[in-house]
Amino acid sequence: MWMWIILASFIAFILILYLASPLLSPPLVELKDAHVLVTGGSSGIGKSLAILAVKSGAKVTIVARNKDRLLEAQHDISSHTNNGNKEQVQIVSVDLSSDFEEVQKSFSKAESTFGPIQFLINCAGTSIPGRFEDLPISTFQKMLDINYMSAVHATRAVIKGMKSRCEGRIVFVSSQAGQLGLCGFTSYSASKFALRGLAESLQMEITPYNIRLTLAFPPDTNTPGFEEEQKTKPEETKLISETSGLFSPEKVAQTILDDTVRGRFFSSVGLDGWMLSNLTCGFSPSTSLMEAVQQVLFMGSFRIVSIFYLNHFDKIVKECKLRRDAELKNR
Ligand SMILES: NC(=O)C1=CN([C@@H]2O[C@H](COP(=O)(O)OP(=O)(O)OC[C@H]3O[C@@H](n4cnc5c(N)ncnc54)[C@H](OP(=O)(O)O)[C@@H]3O)[C@@H](O)[C@H]2O)C=CC1
Ligand SMILES: CCCCCCCCCCCCCCCC(=O)[C@@H](N)CO
Repeated sequence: MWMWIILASFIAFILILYLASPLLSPPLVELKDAHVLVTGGSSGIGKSLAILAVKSGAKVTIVARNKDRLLEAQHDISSHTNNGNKEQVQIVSVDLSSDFEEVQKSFSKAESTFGPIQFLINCAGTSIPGRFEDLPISTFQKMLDINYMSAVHATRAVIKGMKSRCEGRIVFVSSQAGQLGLCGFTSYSASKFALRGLAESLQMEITPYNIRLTLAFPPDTNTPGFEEEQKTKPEETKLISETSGLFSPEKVAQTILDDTVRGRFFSSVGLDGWMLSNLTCGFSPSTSLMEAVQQVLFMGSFRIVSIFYLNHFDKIVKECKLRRDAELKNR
């Protein structure tokens, strides 16, 4: 009898939390007529994000370096606008990783046509996998410049405006490799972990200004960038990252955009993504009561799960090493 009462109270408690959660979460924001700037919007996840944003009626600026790919993407994205409005998408060609002044100038130009940037989605990035000793030293700098400094530059270019208007949403696209380190990603993972330090610190600074950050941790996603990275990925890196599956850019983009509109700090995709976000939540801001309860309930048990995963990953790395050794011997 008591068992049933305890169980029923527990279920009622979770239900109340679930129902109360939206009341305690940040308010939803409208994409319709907003100016959304997507870095890396000419390809992959960024392009899918841009398509979803125009479908919701937003004015979208896509930013990347290669002009031809930008023009092609502008054409594709425009075809998804609700009223066939070709004026809803503009392109900006700039290298985000190097010169802040250039970035600032190009963003001002984008704002002069579409109005103040209300959503900044930092998606430009790339991955160069390889074993630590095989990667040129310059790669470590390059990863930080492209994956981390690009986000710093773009965010600096919009933050003053957002603060003065007391509105805005900023997204950093990290990766599951920004939640755990895995072999073959020494330079890439470090640049994606860096985004988390930036996001947590900045969120605390800008919460009083009603600006929300979303930090997204996608798994492997089927994009041109992913195809490129597969060409040089060590065998063990492939085997380990395959664990959490391969997702479509549309699915990943939809999740990121939903979480952004809801003002969620963490954005993850899939079951492994959900487990990882609970396990690695650390001192990150909690953006819904339900999320906080899940973290408290599951963190400990997911740590046990992660120890089994780690053991499995170590085995993969060891087997690949033994295979390589044997191949060398037979030569
Ligand atoms: N695909 C995946 O498996 C996963 C990807 N991610 C992350 O998601 C993001 C997007 O990945 P994905 O869609 O695969 O990438 P893609 O390679 O398909 O697209 C990358 C985009 O970023 C732009 N870009 C790259 N460098 C710069 C730069 N210096 N300045 C301006 N624009 C730049 C590219 O255009 P251009 O080259 O013309 O400049 C392109 O538009 C990346 O940050 C990636 O790390 C995270 C987890 C998984
Ligand atoms: C509770 C424990 C759960 C553990 C689950 C562990 C799953 C680990 C998988 C790591 C996948 C890394 C993908 C990186 C994708 C990426 O960023 C590149 N493809 C970029 O191009």
